[in-house]
Amino acid sequence: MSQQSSGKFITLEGGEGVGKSTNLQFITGWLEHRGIDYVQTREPGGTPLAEQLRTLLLEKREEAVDPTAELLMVFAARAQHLNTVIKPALAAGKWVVCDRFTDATYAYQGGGRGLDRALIAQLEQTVQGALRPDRVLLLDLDPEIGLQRAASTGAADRFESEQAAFFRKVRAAYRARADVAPERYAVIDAAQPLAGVQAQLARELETIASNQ
Ligand SMILES: Nc1ncnc2c1ncn2[C@@H]1O[C@H](COP(=O)(O)OP(=O)(O)O)[C@@H](O)[C@H]1O
Ligand SMILES: Cc1cn([C@H]2C[C@H](O)[C@@H](COP(=O)(O)OP(=O)(O)O)O2)c(=O)[nH]c1=O
Repeated sequence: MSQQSSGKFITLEGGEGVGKSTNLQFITGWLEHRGIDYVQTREPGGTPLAEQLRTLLLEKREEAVDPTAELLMVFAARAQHLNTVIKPALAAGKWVVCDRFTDATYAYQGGGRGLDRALIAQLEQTVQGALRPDRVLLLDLDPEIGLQRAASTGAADRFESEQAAFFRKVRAAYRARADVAPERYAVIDAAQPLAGVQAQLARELETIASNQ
């Protein structure tokens, strides 16, 4: 019967190398085991157009990218993704599991790049209206450890090539968002062994599923 109830919008967040990919697999495995219908997607990306914008955002280039241009590209991709993938899935009663969403914008463009949070909030309102994730699963990790882990998984993209100070600001911005709205965030210590991370994720998923 619970499969008939409304879809949930879950996002997975954190800095580089915190274990998002590894734990996304765990989350989708958990949903499949429960027979919950879901859509797995990511930002920037999730539609052909938004994936093209992702490529433009992530590739390293000679030209310095203006932070406001970066911000607008992120939200352009989000508008497309939200309206063509996320909203229809939620309306159909599916869960949406999204690898990053607007918290990443507050963390990277707000914290990392230093853009005005009020500008981000304005765009958030314009693009999303009242839509926010039901629960943000925030994998929290010292960026030095995260970057070491990420280094083992391929060449660094434009964001991964930033300096350590950038990632410290990203982490602080994520944590600040969780601190002011603890009811919407699950902060998970991603430094612990994977089994501990996943035990905590499973508890979170149980709680979300039972709040239908
Ligand atoms: N809790 C953990 N403890 C130790 N290593 C981990 C943990 N979680 C993930 N890893 C490893 O760290 C690396 C990066 O993980 P990954 O899931 O690709 O991170 P992300 O998608 O956030 O960049 C992988 O080699 C993965 O096996
Ligand atoms: C969604 C989003 C992502 N990003 C950045 C964070 C990441 O560095 C990058 C997306 O990469 P990510 O999803 O971490 O993919 P991978 O683990 O394969 O590198 O985009 C922003 O700067 N702002 C945003 O709003």
